[in-house]
Amino acid sequence: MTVLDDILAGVHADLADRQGRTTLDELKERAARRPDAVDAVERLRRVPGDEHRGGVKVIGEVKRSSPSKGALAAIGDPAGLARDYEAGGAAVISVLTERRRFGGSLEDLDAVRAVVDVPVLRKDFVTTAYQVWEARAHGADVVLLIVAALEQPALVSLVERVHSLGMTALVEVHDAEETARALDAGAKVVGVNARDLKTLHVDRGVFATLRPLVPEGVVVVAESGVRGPHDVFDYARAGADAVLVGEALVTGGDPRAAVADLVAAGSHPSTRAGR
Ligand SMILES: O=P(O)(O)OC[C@@H](O)[C@@H](O)c1c[nH]c2ccccc12
Repeated sequence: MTVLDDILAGVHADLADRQGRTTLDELKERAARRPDAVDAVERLRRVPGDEHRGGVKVIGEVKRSSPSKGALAAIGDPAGLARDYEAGGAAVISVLTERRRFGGSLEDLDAVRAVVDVPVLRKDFVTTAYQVWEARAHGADVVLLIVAALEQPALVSLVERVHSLGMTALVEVHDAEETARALDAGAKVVGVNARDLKTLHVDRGVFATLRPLVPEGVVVVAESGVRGPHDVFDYARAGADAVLVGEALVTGGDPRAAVADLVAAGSHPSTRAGR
């Protein structure tokens, strides 16, 4: 059994509990009362040469724990952290909602949604339409879909579901085959995870290998393992539109300044040749 299988088993047990408490119809009613989702694709796209949109975008993640490192940060005030990310220049805020391994919750998503204007990403192990509706009901604009966790027909139908609700799917891949599957499924935003979810091993070089497989027009996010500005700089030069950063931001001292430093690194003129 891989780490991913183990995580999915826990996610499905928790999901069954929530499905026992809240019906799909109730979620749909809550979703209908939400303001429309914001189009995150254009917020994440890097437009080289454009004074305002030329830099690599930063997605700041609210992350309490991880399967690889255990507890990372207490995060007593997820909304305050998200506000700091936004003030530092984050284009999107990611909120982990997986409980058992990442210490997250839909309450965290609610708290963040209530205080930020930028698009919010629900980061979880989404394998059912119910979870997509949950994301929308809690105000998410973006939903993570992990190719390694899904058979192709399920991936295709979940991408469609996310898009039909006005949200954006961030479709996560770790190898060439998964990248082809993400594109076949209609992904407009592909996330290259440096961490292999089956082993938790991090390899930042995966991004440069997979980047050329993604056609122009599709936004590419580099996920995981960003330790600081130099990694953003490297990903920028390798052609990333955006980076997704959790651990380095929750364990550093000043999240607002930390995000601002990453944004600055990703806007450096020498990174413009990347695309
Ligand atoms: O904390 P890091 O190394 O900056 O990584 C953030 C993010 O990429 C990571 O949390 C992540 C990427 N894909 C995931 C899928 C599920 C849960 C978590 C993740």
